[in-house]
Amino acid sequence: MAVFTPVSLDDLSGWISQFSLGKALAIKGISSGIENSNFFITTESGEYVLTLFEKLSFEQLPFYLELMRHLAQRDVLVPAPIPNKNGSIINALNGKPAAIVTKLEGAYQPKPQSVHCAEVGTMLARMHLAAKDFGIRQPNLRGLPWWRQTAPVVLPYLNEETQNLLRTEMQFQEDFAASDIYAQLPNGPVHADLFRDNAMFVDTRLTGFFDFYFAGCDTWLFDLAVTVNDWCIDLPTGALDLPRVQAMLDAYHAVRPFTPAEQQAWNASLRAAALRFWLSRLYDFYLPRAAEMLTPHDPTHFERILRLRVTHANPPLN
Ligand SMILES: Nc1ncnc2c1ncn2[C@@H]1O[C@H](COP(=O)(O)OP(=O)(O)OP(=O)(O)O)[C@@H](O)[C@H]1O
Ligand SMILES: N[C@@H](CCO)C(=O)O
Repeated sequence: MAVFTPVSLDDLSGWISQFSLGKALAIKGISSGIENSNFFITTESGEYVLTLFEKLSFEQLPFYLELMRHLAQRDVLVPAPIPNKNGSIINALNGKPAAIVTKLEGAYQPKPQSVHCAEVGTMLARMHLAAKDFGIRQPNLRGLPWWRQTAPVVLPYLNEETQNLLRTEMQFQEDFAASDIYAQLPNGPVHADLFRDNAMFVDTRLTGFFDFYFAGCDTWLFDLAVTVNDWCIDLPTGALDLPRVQAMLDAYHAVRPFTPAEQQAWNASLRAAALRFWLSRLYDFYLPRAAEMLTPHDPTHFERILRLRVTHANPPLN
C-alpha cells in the first residue's frame, strides 16, 4: 500500500485540463513506492505517471524535476516532466505538489546480467555529461555532512566491533574527502540512488532511469560506485561479480574516460557508497519515522559490502 493521498478519476479530470493531454480516461494507484503517492494515468494522449509528493515541497522540487527535464531534452533516458499550458511542471493537486511524467516502458530487472550492466554504464556516463551544464546546484543531501550527523545517532545501537568499523570508516572518508585526489574528481548532478529497482528494461534494452529524489551534486565516481555496489554484486554476499563490474565500467569508460585521479579514488568511492547506504539503513532501522509503513531495508547488507570493499582488492578502473 503506497497511495497516501487518494486521487479519483473525477479529481484528475478537472485538474488535467490545464495540460494539453486531452481528457483523463483512467487512473490506477501504484503500490510499490514508499516516499510518494504514484499513479499510472491514461489520457487521450497516452499513458503517464502522476506523482503527488508527500514530503518534498514546492521549493525543493525544482532541482529534481528540472534536472529530469534537462536530461530528457538531451536524450538521456529518464521520465520527461510534462508542462501545463503555462509551462509549469509542478502543480498542486489535492493539497500536494504534483507532477506528470512520461511512463517508461518495461519493468525493472531484478537479476541483471552483464548486458544490462553495460546498458546502465553507457547511460550513466551520458547522464553525467548531459547534466554538466544544468543550472540548479544542490549538494548530495546524503553526503558527508549527513554522515557526520547520522553516525553518532546510530552508534549507540551497534556492538563494539561494529562501532569500530563505523568510526574507522568515517575517519577514512573524512581523510579521503580532504585529499588532493578527491579535489581533482569530476563532479556534477548525479542520481545517487541508481539501484536495480530504479531503472526499466524491455528485455536487454534499457528504457530509462527514474526516482531522482536523492539526486544532488557529488562526484561522478560516487554515483558509479553506488550503481556498481548494487547492480554488479552477488546479493546474498555483497561480493562483486567481475564480469558485470567489467561490463559496466567498460561501457561507462567508452563514453566518458576515467581520469587518473578517479583511478586512484575508486576503492575509496566504493567504500563511501557502501557507507552511505549502511548509514541510511541503520538510521531507518533503529529510528523509524512515526508514520513509516514499510519494513526498513536490511542494514547488515551494506555492512557486509563495506567490510568486503575494505578487505578485498577491488577490480581497478581501466
Ligand atoms: N516514469 C515511470 N515510468 C514507469 N513506471 C514508473 C515511473 N515512475 C515510477 N514508476 C513505477 O512506480 C513505482 C514507484 O515509483 P518510485 O520508486 O519513484 O516511488 P517513490 O515512492 O517515489 O520512491 P521509493 O522507490 O523511494 O519508494 C516504481 O517502482 C515503478 O514501478
Ligand atoms: N536504494 C535505497 C532505498 C532508498 O531509495 C536502499 O536500498 O537503501
